[in-house]
Amino acid sequence: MDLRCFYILYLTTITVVYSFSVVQNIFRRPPISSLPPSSSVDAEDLRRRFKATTLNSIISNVEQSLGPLLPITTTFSIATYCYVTYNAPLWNLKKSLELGNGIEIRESPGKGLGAFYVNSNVIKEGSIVGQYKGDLLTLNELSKKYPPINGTISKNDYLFEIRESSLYIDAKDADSTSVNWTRYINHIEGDEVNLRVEVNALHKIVWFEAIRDIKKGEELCFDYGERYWEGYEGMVK
Ligand SMILES: C[S@@+](CC[C@H](N)C(=O)[O-])C[C@H]1O[C@@H](n2cnc3c(N)ncnc32)[C@H](O)[C@@H]1O
Repeated sequence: MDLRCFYILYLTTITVVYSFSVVQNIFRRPPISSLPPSSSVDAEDLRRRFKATTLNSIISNVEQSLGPLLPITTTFSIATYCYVTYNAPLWNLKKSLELGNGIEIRESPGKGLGAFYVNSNVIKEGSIVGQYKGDLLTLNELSKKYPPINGTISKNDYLFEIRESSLYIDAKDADSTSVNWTRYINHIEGDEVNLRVEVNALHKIVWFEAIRDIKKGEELCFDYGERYWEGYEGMVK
């Protein structure tokens, strides 16, 4: 076997072993279902879990079984590791953001329907309470769905704009399977705000995090921002 063949074989083996170890590490983590029974998932806890496996420990595991790694393999491993560690929380986050137990949809005076937290265990600050779900549309698709009047697309109450990627999450169709309870989260300003919205334009997901502890009976609210209300003049905010 010439040196090139040996090197390719070496690289392939390392890649397979390394990928296996990374995949194993992802699946070895406690399943989301083992988290506390509430509508929320502790974001800090998730982050801690994914930091638990360090690149060094993976590399030294591989080196122990196969000998010292070549620099190029190490660089490749670092790149893969960075990719996996960047994405793993998001893959798992997506899994964890499901319809919240403990959320009740009922009348909120002056605002229509609202989402209220009714469980007795407190939603801790930093917890993820839900994902904003709906049909993901481009501006083109949106204008087909809602034909513009005088050149302007008429807004609907359940449209979330992901500005960074010019996409829209439309949660208007209540009977659509892609829609969930978060469409009932109302707007508020000041001290009563208990959620903040997080947007990941790359992964095209939007979710809500508690900015303080939220107790039983509280309505879940966030500040929609000025842009949402453009065209809604006269509306009580
Ligand atoms: C995403 S929906 C929230 C759920 C809505 N209340 C419902 O009954 O379906 C957004 C709409 O709710 C209403 N809304 C939300 N926050 C409000 C507020 N602070 N004051 C008045 N209306 C509000 C507005 O009609 C707004 O366009």
